[in-house]
Amino acid sequence: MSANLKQSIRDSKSARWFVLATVSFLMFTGYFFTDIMSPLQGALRDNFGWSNAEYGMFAGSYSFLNVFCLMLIFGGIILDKLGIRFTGTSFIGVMIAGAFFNYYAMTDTFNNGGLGYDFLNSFLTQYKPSLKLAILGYTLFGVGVEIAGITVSRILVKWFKGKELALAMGLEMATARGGMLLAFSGSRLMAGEEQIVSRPLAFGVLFLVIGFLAFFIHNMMDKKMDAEVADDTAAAAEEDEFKVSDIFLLFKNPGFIFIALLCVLFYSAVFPFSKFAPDLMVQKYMFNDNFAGSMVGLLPLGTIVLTPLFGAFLDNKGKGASVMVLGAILLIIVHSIFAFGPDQKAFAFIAMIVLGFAFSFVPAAMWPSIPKIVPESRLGSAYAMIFMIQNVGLMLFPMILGAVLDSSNQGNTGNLDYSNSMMLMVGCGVLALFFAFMLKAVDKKNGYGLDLPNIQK
Ligand SMILES: C[C@H](N)C(=O)N[C@@H](CCCCN)C(=O)O
Repeated sequence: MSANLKQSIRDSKSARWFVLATVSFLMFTGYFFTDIMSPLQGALRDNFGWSNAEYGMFAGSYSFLNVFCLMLIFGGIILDKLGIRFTGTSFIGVMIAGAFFNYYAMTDTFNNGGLGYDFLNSFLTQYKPSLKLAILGYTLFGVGVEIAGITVSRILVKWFKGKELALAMGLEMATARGGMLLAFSGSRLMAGEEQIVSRPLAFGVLFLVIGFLAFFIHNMMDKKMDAEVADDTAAAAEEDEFKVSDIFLLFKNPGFIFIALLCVLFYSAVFPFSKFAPDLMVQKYMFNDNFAGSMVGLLPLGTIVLTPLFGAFLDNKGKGASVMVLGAILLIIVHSIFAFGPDQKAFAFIAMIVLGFAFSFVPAAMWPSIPKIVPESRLGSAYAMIFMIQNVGLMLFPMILGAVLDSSNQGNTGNLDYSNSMMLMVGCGVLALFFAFMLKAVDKKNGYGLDLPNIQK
């Protein structure tokens, strides 16, 4: 009997929205921790002696294990084989353990010779022990939060398929962006006058633990639903199962190739950029250190409202492929302003707001487009693969941005010049635009219907 016919807890609106609230809160805490260090780049330079290249290496370490150890592929397989509750619980555990190491790396206890300091000081001595332990922590955190994100997408499909799926995804992304906003605007305040980096990280770990508790509540609801619709979920799980052979089929699909390339380029010009953006605001636009993070907070702020709105628009009116082209054009304009524009504060305001539009348009159009390009039986593999490709950019670009920043400011004792680093971001935008056009062309040829409404009347 189909899930649509059989009455289950998922047919209760309040139960569905309650589940959405629990997993969205979890992602809120995950995104909060992801960006907690971003407004503290200056404090890391001043108090811990990290160079910009080292900061970039730390930011890129989020994706080290995801890329080199294919963790997202394994995560996809574990999710299929062992289920939502096991995968979510285990990888949230990994996320919290990683976050704790990251926190401990920045404490006085560790840096004054605490547990593990001497060991980490005994090899690769050109790098500080704080950097090495923070990298270890952040890379574990990156595995946990990415697999938690894939698990949450699967949870939303399980509860909302055939119902308000795009809206639910939009609201989940919007809530997660709330975590980013809190990190950008609150991190320096939490660090206090003395800029104690470990303080906001301690808040971050605490939030993650509360997020974990929210996930336990979800687990109880999930268990109830599984008990009610055991037959249906077994069938659905088989349908969605991750198969390694599917990966080869995905790479024969031009639509998938272009959307994956667009995804890695678009997100590389947003997330790695946001790691450096607070410092850019200080160095180029002379914003006060505390306000610089709030400036970057404009980026998630706009998306909180706009992502679900665009989601609803695309559900009803379509134009997903065109919106992705528009998003890439906005990316080029914004990063050109940062690279070549005047250093007046008004330009920074306008550019951040416009970037917020692009950051709302593209995710709202991109994620619900994937089921139009890839058959449902290969969706699990497609999401894991696209996250994996995206992580290559999330790993490389912070490292490149930091290295370019250091190399283009050698001997510069004044404010850092970000022009070359921002030109790289313009390059990402140009390539993203090219692939957005290629996607539009294959859409026309293969009839994916990317410009058609998601809701078919
Ligand atoms: C960083 C993460 N891999 C990512 O891509 N996050 C997306 C949301 C994807 C999930 C959609 N249900 C984002 O835009 O934050």
